Amino acid sequence: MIQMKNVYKKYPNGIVALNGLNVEIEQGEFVYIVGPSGAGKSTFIKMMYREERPSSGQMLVDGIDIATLKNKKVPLLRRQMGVVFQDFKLLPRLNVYENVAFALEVIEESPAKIRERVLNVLDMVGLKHKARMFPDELSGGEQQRISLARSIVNKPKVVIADEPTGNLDPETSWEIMNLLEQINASGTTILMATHNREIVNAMRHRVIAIEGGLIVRDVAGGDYGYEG
Ligand SMILES: Nc1ncnc2c1ncn2[C@@H]1O[C@H](COP(=O)(O)OP(=O)(O)OP(=O)(O)O)[C@@H](O)[C@H]1O
Repeated sequence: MIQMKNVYKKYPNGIVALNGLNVEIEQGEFVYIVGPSGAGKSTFIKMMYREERPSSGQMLVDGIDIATLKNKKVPLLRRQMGVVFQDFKLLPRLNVYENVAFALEVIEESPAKIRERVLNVLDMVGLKHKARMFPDELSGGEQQRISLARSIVNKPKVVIADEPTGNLDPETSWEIMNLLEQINASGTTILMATHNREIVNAMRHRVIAIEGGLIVRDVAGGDYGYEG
């Protein structure tokens, strides 16, 4: 599903964020990306959805070549993935229902089908009853659940999450993790950058550790591996 060969990323300011990454991730895997601040985790994640491009090397996401992908084809790539951020990034002027429906890029579906799909994912995250509320009327955990609903409404093959629990208290973080597990159980690949040691150590999955732009550890069912 994801293949990286000697992926190198140098930002215009000269900083080398990734220094020759080699990795393969299969469909259906759950992968944590860990590492100290500035290691290159976000850069790695951003390249998945072509927010950034590799400076050199080869990178395929579901057969799509990220380095050579034309800008006009980027929406096509993003339609195949759900992206979740630390700060939720919901649209403040749209209500919960509209935030999720907005992400649903279906042209051929009937309005009734679209409605069914949106209500389905809202039900899955337990917030169908808040469909008419606006993001600023919701708690952080609820906003992240909406953002998860939005990320899966298109039935993507992969969900990419950059510190999805970074702004949440421990209890709410576990709720979000349980939802991610549920999404993964249905066959969706999950890629999650995190600093959350408790979660990584408790919900065991493949751990890829990045330091100084290099993969320094890649273990199935591994632990977080850092202190503090
Ligand atoms: N847009 C950018 N322009 C220039 N340098 C950048 C840019 N984004 C990141 N960097 C640099 O690239 C390196 C890797 O940053 P990145 O954000 O990928 O790290 P990270 O592991 O996600 O860190 P954190 O855990 O703090 O979020 C850092 O040295 C950072 O300063």
